Amino acid sequence: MTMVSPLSLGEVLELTPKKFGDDRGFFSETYNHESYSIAGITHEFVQDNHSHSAAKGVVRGLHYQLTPRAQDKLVRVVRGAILDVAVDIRKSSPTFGHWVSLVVSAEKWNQIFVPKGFAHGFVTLEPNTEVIYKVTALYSPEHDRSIRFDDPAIGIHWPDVGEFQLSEKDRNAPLLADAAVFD
Ligand SMILES: Cc1cn([C@H]2C[C@H](O)[C@@H](COP(=O)(O)OP(=O)(O)O[C@H]3O[C@@H](C)C(=O)[C@@H](O)[C@H]3O)O2)c(=O)[nH]c1=O
Repeated sequence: MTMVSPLSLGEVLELTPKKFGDDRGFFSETYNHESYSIAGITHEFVQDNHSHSAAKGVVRGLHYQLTPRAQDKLVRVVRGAILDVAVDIRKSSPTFGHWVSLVVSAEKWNQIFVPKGFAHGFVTLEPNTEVIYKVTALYSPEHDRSIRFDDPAIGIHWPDVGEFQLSEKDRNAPLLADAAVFD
């Protein structure tokens, strides 16, 4: 059975699937529609993504897609480790602009569920980190948005990983105050 615990922003969840080790290696159900539904994740996932980041200190984010292509995300790491971050960007939320972070790693074999209405990003804590995640809406470049990972108004405590490496798009992302967000 997958263990589930809400993080300090309660809609964001940590899940830890059971791992069955034996002489050959291990087996693990990393998603099961029935047990995840019982845990509160009843969402229908329609796309699986896989990213590789060669270096420690690669930042991807903060990303989200706008309605009607907003995505819930179920994120895990199969090699290496990340500090994963979710920021509440729902204007009407009492926790608008608040963030939560969690180390997600191949070693911990944990997952983070980031619902719609949150911007998502991570920094790699090890070289050659591979992140796999399921999403509930298809990629749509027209709805795809980015917010500055180091927006002082959000104030995320990024770890000391040396120099951050970002895409051009993420370097030029707007601040939260200038971004289109959720109602
Ligand atoms: C996200 C995405 C990108 N792409 C393409 C567009 C582009 O040419 C290339 C790289 O895209 P990006 O630079 O946006 O990739 P990346 O910076 O890894 O974007 C991802 O970051 C994490 C934090 C998330 O939460 C994801 O939802 C996604 O936004 O891949 C797709 O074809 N499908 C997709 O679903």
